Amino acid sequence: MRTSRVITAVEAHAEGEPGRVITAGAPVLQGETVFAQMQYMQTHVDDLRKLMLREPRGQPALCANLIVPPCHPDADAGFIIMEQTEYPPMSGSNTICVVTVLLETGMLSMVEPVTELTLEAPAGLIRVRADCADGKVTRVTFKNVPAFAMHLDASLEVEGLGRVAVDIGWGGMFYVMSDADALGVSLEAENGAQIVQTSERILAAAREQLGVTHPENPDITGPTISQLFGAPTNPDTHGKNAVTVSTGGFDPKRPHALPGTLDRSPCGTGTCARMAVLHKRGLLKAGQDYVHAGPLGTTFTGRIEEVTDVAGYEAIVPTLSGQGWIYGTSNYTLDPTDPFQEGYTIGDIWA
Ligand SMILES: O=C(O)[C@H]1NCC[C@@H]1O
Repeated sequence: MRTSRVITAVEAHAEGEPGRVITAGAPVLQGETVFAQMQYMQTHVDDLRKLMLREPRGQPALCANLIVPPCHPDADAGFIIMEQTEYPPMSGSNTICVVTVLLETGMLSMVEPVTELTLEAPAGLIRVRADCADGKVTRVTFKNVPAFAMHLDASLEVEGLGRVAVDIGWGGMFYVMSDADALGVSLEAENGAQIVQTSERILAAAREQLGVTHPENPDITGPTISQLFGAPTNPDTHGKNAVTVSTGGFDPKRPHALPGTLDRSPCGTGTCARMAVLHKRGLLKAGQDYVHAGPLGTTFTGRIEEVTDVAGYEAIVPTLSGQGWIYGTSNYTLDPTDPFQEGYTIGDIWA
């Protein structure tokens, strides 16, 4: 077997959302912070993201994470998140996958019944509490970066939909959020194609008409991801959502192509952004649990720990919890004569 690279990964999912965790085979990254290293990856060595997420090693609904040594002295490990069209500064499902892999493989020591650790995500330091029993991580709870709303009830002109009211908020990624009922879109998973097409049209319009920049980091712009929200369908939950992760974005020339995939989980950063909006509207208070269901019916539980301020925006400091499961280990190779050195996408299931 000939190979120019060997990449070792542990395959995991968090409440259904796959987040491959790359543990070896990474390029040498430059940068004094994990955020700077993420930017270096994006501009200099984006081939690893493409190789892992595209075919034949990946699939449209896959996310990946690269474990890196932390730059911050308080952190136990760093990680860089890779999705189909971006390097998000933070991600809930991916954080849960990373913590589960670090502890269940022994890369970091597990202490039962509770392991406390700190991760350096590109967005900053993330304090984590992992409940552990018999060598298994049974729940991951992390304190996210502060979340806040930047626009409430803004009006967008959306191709094929007309005027749509949206909220734009930050929860570690910038979300454009709209009410599924008002759009006449059912959030049932079997309606996934319509959810994805509607969401990506709204995202394209929001990027054009309501672009935002993080008030404390001008290198973070958005929105980059869309969320439709709705009333709970299960009495044990407080809300339901469907988040669409772009795989290429809405293309007016191919209006029926699937431009993204549903987040299989209830979306951690999306839940935090939604909680920030609910708090701003006076509908969610500090200390209240917010149980959010995703398209598979699985849940993440968010909670507002405190209220703060981010450059003049009223913000919440949320915790989020959920569970992750490992489902395999992989060694990926790359034959130097393989014509697809960065993998490939093709227009049947990819935008
Ligand atoms: O849980 C989250 O925050 C996310 N899941 C995939 C897309 C987002 O990064």
